[in-house]
Amino acid sequence: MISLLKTPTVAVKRPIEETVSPSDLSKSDHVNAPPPLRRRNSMEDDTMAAKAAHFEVMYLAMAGLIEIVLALVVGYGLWNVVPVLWRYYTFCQLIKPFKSSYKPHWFWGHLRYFTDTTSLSDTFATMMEKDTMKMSVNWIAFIPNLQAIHPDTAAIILKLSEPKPKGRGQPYSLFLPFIGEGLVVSSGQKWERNRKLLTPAFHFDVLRPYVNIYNDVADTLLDKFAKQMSESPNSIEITDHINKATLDVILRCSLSYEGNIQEQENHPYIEAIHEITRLTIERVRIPWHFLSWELFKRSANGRNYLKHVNYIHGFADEIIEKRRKALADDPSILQRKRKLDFLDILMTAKDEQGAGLTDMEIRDEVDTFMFGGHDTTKAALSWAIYNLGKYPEEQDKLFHEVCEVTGVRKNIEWEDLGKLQKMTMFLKENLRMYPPGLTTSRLLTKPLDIEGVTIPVGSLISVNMMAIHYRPDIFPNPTEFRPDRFLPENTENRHPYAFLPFSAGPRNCIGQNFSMNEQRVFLSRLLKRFKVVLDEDHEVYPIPTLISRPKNGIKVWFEER
Ligand code: HEM
Repeated sequence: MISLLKTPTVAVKRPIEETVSPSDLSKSDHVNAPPPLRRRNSMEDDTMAAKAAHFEVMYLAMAGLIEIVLALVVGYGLWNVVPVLWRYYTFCQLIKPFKSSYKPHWFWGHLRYFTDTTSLSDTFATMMEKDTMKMSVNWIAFIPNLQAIHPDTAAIILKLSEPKPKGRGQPYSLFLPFIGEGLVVSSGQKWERNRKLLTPAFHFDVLRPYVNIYNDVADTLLDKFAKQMSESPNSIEITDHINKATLDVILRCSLSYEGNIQEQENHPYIEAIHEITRLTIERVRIPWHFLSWELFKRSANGRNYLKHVNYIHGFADEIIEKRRKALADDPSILQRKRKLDFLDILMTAKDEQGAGLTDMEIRDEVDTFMFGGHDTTKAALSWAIYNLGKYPEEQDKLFHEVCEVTGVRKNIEWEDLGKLQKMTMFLKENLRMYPPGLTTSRLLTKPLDIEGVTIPVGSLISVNMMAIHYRPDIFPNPTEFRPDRFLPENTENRHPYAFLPFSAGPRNCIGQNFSMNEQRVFLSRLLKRFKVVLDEDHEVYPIPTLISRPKNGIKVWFEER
């Protein structure tokens, strides 16, 4: 290496027409003692000159080519980037009237207020004391997120039939690899047709027998709590237990799958759902993974994510295939069933043209119910148990109501649900303070006039449900837990778009009755058996992830009544 570097130094010292013989190069001391030289003839000179001229032309041609390519690249870049920057600039000018009074950080924007070290409720309560307007801009670093923070503007947006934003770097793109074009993500005619086909799956005739499933699942859950309390004097972290229970419910109701998942420590389905949720959050944290599915799926996290998604898809595919075969062998099988599950309804649903859902569409919908239905209900139930412990006087009221409605009967029945009015108010107030879904967004395909400003086509516009729930002009003293807010006399004059845990308008939650029934049964069964005592030493507050969830989980003691 050293001799190679030294060689040119020697060559420079030689006259230009001198050359080195190959045998000289092999000598080890050629650096210090230059080899004997030979004179070139005139033919060799001509060849050298021709080569030099040729190289010069080549060099000039290459340089010219590189300049042209560079000019094209820069031109193409400017052609694409300048309009984007211009649109960004004009959009920022346009939305100036909606400036939030909550000052954004120069780099992080409003993200700095949404960390896991501060309570989401406190942040919203402080923010909504200042932000009294109907629209506001929430800066996600340099990206302005225009959002409705008042029922009037929320109603305008939620009544639109605009699509969910699911392009590159847009929020709903995160769910595509898992739930595909299921109901939450799909738009236009596909969404319209499938919403119509799926609505009968949530008719009360279908929901009624599910009450037995909720009771069965509650039995297992409460026995687990009782066992754990008898084994240790420590308080119990409940969110993992509730998670398994809500997944058990949705697997039984949608696929009639009875895999005793609550009793297993590491059921692969539970692990897969847990990992998919965790890795989706990880994906959001790395901007280039969020922006590019291609990059994410090649990363270690992406490969892990795909492994779990493939498991969940395979799980549903297998059940769908078996069910298709059973139906083909005996089409009368459904008439003899006491209870239809979601899969039965999805497989037999037909539109006006007599066309049904494809196997892929059925799988997307089953996975959508699974994903949209269990984590949200888990969060709602976990906060409800927390609030039972935090407000013992409310707990007493609910206990007496459940006893009045059900007497000595252990199980909750369909007919009881409508009579549990205090329970319903309690659950609503719980969802107001801790709504699992914080926002929903739409992509404008037509300009939208809102609060005197015309928002252009292609803009993303959101409704911040939690911000609306913390408006003191609609819910006075919003950080106080007061189920009485939902007494009929207190709601009759309230704006219909003021309470939005399930969103509203055509894209509202199709599973809201399913979930409310499940919550009523679980809470009633829990209250009839146990008194809930909150572990006050365990710090708990809501933080934002895909849905809002309790930081550090929730810890309580269950005392047998
Ligand atoms: C406490 C429980 C629940 C909450 C708070 C909740 C909340 C929501 C919200 C806010 C939306 C609108 C989403 C958006 O616009 O992006 C929604 C949509 C949806 N939810 Fe729920 N949900 C719950 C339970 C369930 C359950 C149990 C199911 C199914 C069994 C379900 C299925 C769906 C579906 C399919 C959609 C999409 C509807 C459409 O766009 O047509 N949800 N939910």
